[in-house]
Amino acid sequence: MFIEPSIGQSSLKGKNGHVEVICGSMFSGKTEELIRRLNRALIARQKVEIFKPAVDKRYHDFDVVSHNENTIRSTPVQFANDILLLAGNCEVVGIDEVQFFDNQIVNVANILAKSGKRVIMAGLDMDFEGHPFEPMPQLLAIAEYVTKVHAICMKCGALASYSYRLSEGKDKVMLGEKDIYEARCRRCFYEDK
Ligand SMILES: Nc1ncnc2c1ncn2[C@@H]1O[C@H](COP(=O)(O)OP(=O)(O)O)[C@@H](O)[C@H]1O
Ligand SMILES: Cc1cn([C@H]2C[C@H](O)[C@@H](COP(=O)(O)O)O2)c(=O)[nH]c1=O
Ligand SMILES: [Zn+2]
Repeated sequence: MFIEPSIGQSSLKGKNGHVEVICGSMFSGKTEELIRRLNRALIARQKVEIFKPAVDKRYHDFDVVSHNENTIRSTPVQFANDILLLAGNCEVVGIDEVQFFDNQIVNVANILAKSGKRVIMAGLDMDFEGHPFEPMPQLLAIAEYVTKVHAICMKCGALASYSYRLSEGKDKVMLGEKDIYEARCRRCFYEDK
């Protein structure tokens, strides 16, 4: 269980800016964990702003929605820099599907954290080919706190870190659910590649 570094420490308000990254494969619980942390910040009466890339409208235009239908309100934005304009004077910034942002998101996360905000981002660390999903490697490097979560392999029941694409498409960005992807462990991922 991740222990929040800045809950209940009002004396640190604006002084404890930092970056948290939650990463893993599809279905590993990234969005659930993001929503859990954001809800706890809201319970602590902190001012929270939540963003997602405008491209991700699988479940809902505005909400961040997990695969098991936990939801939290968000603002869809097209470019990483839009977050700087919209974050205002909040204390906590949440960002889901962060792998879909341009590389400027690294700079944005650093600026927000430097200004005293807690920045919590969730995203896929690898694409369907098992390659690092830019800009996640850079975000993982600048984060103070990294949490890697795991799904369950749909072939063998082991822990899964890979997102196996069931369809033929080779585009890096292909939105989808269980119809197109399944979580797999390393062995089962490479067995069928
Ligand atoms: N193969 C799987 N392994 C684990 N959880 C799964 C799997 N398939 C579906 N789920 C569901 O997905 C939920 C996690 O959803 P979510 O937080 O949206 O994941 P992510 O954001 O990492 O894709 C789990 O609580 C579970 O209900
Ligand atoms: C592996 C992979 C995934 N995607 C897409 C598929 C989904 O729409 C999202 C990931 O959502 P989740 O909350 O992590 O389940 O990304 C993609 O476009 N390209 C890929 O290689
Ligand atoms: Zn497996």
